[in-house]
Amino acid sequence: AKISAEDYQRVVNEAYRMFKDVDEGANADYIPILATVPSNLFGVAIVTRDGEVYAAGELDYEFSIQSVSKPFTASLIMQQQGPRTLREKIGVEPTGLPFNSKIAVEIYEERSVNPMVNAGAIAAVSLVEADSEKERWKQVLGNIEDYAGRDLKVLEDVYDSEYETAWGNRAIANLLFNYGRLYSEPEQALRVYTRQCSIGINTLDLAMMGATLANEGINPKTGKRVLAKEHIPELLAIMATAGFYDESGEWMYRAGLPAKTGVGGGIIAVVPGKFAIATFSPPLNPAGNSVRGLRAIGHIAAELGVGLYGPNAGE
Ligand SMILES: NC(=O)CC[C@H](N)C(=O)O
Repeated sequence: AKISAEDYQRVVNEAYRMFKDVDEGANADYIPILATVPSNLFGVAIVTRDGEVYAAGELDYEFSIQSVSKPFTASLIMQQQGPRTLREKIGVEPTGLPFNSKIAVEIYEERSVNPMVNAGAIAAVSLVEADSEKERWKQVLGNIEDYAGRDLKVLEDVYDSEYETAWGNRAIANLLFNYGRLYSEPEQALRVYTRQCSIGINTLDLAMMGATLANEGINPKTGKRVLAKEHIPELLAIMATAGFYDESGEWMYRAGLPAKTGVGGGIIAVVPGKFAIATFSPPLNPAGNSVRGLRAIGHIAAELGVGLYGPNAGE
């Protein structure tokens, strides 16, 4: 049955009300500035493939997109070079290991493993077809702006805070380069990747980005095609298997939807062909996934019965 406007708004309000006072988890602090974002902020939004918006809570606050950017740069690689190149030059296998794992780079033959974790995402940035760092960045930003349907800016204080402390990601970039699995100069890839993660977005932007995937690659607000329809299934498959890192199995069990999280507190989940759900709430669980966000989306998916394999329990 078609989901009514009343149903959408009801579940969004409900999810906001049910989880806003949950106080488990903690802001990421390995990027020092993320610890200073107010932990109580909580936004929930649905955007349908027709661009209808249903939302509750904090919708305007701009936070750093972090790893929620990863599927979108993977999309850029698919669009430029096709899904086969993405599979061959990065990989599509979930690691079962934390998002910043260096061990994964050592133990798996693909090295970069998949574009939803740091290694694969840094490799994706290095694969963007560009002759200069400036051009590489322009394409990465432009693509994410196309998904959001508006101009975006880097949160420079987030960029500085992360780049100054990016020793782990620098190690990953250098390891990949060592194994011939990074396709640009490593420090350049690291900088562009870190800038990508520092892009400021709000809850509604995230929902619009997800809705573009739900709408088979066309942004519902601008009407612009961002990704060819035929690449959507592969992109959503990577999100389903690795979007929650080493908690992706737990997540699919809970909600049954392709999704992507970030340590800034954002999450996007996609109901293919229908709508996207986005949340923002900074406190994370130990896997780096937003506690209120994952509960809210689990609840909404269960209430609307939209899990890909049939209605999930949501918990
Ligand atoms: N999981 C995340 O959101 C990680 C992104 C962050 N920029 C990092 O590289 O550590």
